[in-house]
Amino acid sequence: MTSLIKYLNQAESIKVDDLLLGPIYGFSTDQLMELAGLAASCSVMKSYPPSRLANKKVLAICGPGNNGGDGLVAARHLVLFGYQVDVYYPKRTDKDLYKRLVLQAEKTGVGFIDHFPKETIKSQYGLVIDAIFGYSFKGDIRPPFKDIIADLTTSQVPIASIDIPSGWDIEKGNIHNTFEPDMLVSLTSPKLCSREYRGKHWLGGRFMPPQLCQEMELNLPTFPDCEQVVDISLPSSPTL
Ligand SMILES: NC(=O)C1=CN([C@@H]2O[C@H](COP(=O)(O)OP(=O)(O)OC[C@H]3O[C@@H](n4cnc5c(N)ncnc54)[C@H](O)[C@@H]3O)[C@@H](O)[C@H]2O)[C@@H](O)CC1
Ligand SMILES: [K+]
Repeated sequence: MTSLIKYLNQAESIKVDDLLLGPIYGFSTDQLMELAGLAASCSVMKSYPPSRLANKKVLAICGPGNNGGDGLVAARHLVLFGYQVDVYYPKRTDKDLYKRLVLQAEKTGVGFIDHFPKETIKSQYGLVIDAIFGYSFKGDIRPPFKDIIADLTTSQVPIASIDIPSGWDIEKGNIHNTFEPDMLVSLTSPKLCSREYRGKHWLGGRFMPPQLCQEMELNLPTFPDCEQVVDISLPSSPTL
């Protein structure tokens, strides 16, 4: 019953993760990020199996925070699923977690590129994974991501966004008139900006403790058998 799912505002999104990471539920960031990235890669596999990409590669664009970390994890799993994957990660942090994610990705066969492939994006890549910003995004888009998001908006390459479409206000949606992704994988619970989202919409995060779901009144749908993602697209959404 997807109509009952709660769409979270920014403060609620932060609260869910704070609770998961706190003493009551005891998860670590590494764990949550691994599960988030795995769910993202599973949703890509369902909507864009390798055979659909006609020998083109996947480009994951990773931002400076945890959404970018999800992208690094997803890139690694996608290589293991049979894709060729490049990562563009222009604003790296010094934190050990991220350095390990980059190392793990490199050792798994993910390629890292050092410039945005503006001229060749359409000929080289069959899908872009948008792991630029998640629920902590606020205000106007700052460089270098302002130009990157503008270029993606005109690129005509299919885009799969992780958690929120980057550039969108978490609550108000696409207020800067940037790209609308073809696919979105929301994590733990969808955010308010995706309430009327018309593309293919997956929900990932099959690890939520029932007590937390109850406390936050999330009304999450049931995940089929052992799947990492469940389809929460609106009835009128395209089949991807
Ligand atoms: N709920 C879950 O299952 C999990 C969620 N995670 C991910 O973590 C995300 C949240 O991560 P974070 O809180 O690190 O934040 P984000 O990844 O949303 O982004 C924060 C970064 O973006 C920058 N930023 C914010 N607004 C900007 C603007 N207007 N222009 C340019 N840069 C801007 C900040 O300076 C900061 O470096 C979620 O959306 C989700 O993708 C996971 O990694 C962990 C598990
Ligand atoms: K994103």
